[in-house]
Amino acid sequence: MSGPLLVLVGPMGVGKSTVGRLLAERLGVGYRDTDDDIVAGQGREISDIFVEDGEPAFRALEKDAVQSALTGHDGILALGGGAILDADTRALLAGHRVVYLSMDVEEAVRRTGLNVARPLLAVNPRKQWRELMEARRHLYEEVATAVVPTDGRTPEEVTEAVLDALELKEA
Ligand SMILES: Nc1ncnc2c1ncn2[C@@H]1O[C@H](COP(=O)(O)OP(=O)(O)O)[C@@H](O)[C@H]1O
Ligand SMILES: O=C(O)C1=C[C@@H](OP(=O)(O)O)[C@@H](O)[C@H](O)C1
Ligand SMILES: [Mg+2]
Repeated sequence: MSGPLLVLVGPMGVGKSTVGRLLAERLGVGYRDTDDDIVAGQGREISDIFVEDGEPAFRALEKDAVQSALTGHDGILALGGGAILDADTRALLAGHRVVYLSMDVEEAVRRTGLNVARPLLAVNPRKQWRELMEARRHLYEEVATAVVPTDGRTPEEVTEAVLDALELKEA
């Protein structure tokens, strides 16, 4: 398989970036995160891009960032939570090893709380979480080759579960 060893998808706050870094360390491979690529390329935080340019502009940048990372990176790749909203991006993910890190709404609210720099959860997080997951759950499931629940698990335990699920050996 060409491209990343593994792509992580799932809702914001589920631990894609945290677990992605741990997986990269454990496997002795590189780590890349499309949100970081966008921030570096734009010289602005994600929340500023949302406020200044709007979500559609962010999604266009994200689509390009995912496309480059899928061809230009061979380690662990974490996507932003909304990357799978784009049908072209979902098509590009076909043929890759994609792990959906999942959590229920209560765990999501506990983790992200009210103190979020995440523009999509600025008001009434629990209601927004429900709606967001209703809209996205089937898309995460569509692109995933494996699902790893994270509820009640530490990032280290999630990392182990991903390695077990994929039967990946450490370097
Ligand atoms: N398994 C976990 N249990 C509890 N907190 C977690 C877990 N994984 C990540 N976190 C915390 O949740 C927040 C979001 O994690 P992050 O890795 O940025 O998620 P994502 O990239 O999916 O948005 C961070 O503060 C992180 O420390
Ligand atoms: O779910 C989303 O739409 C988003 C998730 C964020 O990434 P994380 O999932 O890494 O938090 C970031 O890309 C942006 O705030 C939008
Ligand atoms: Mg992240």
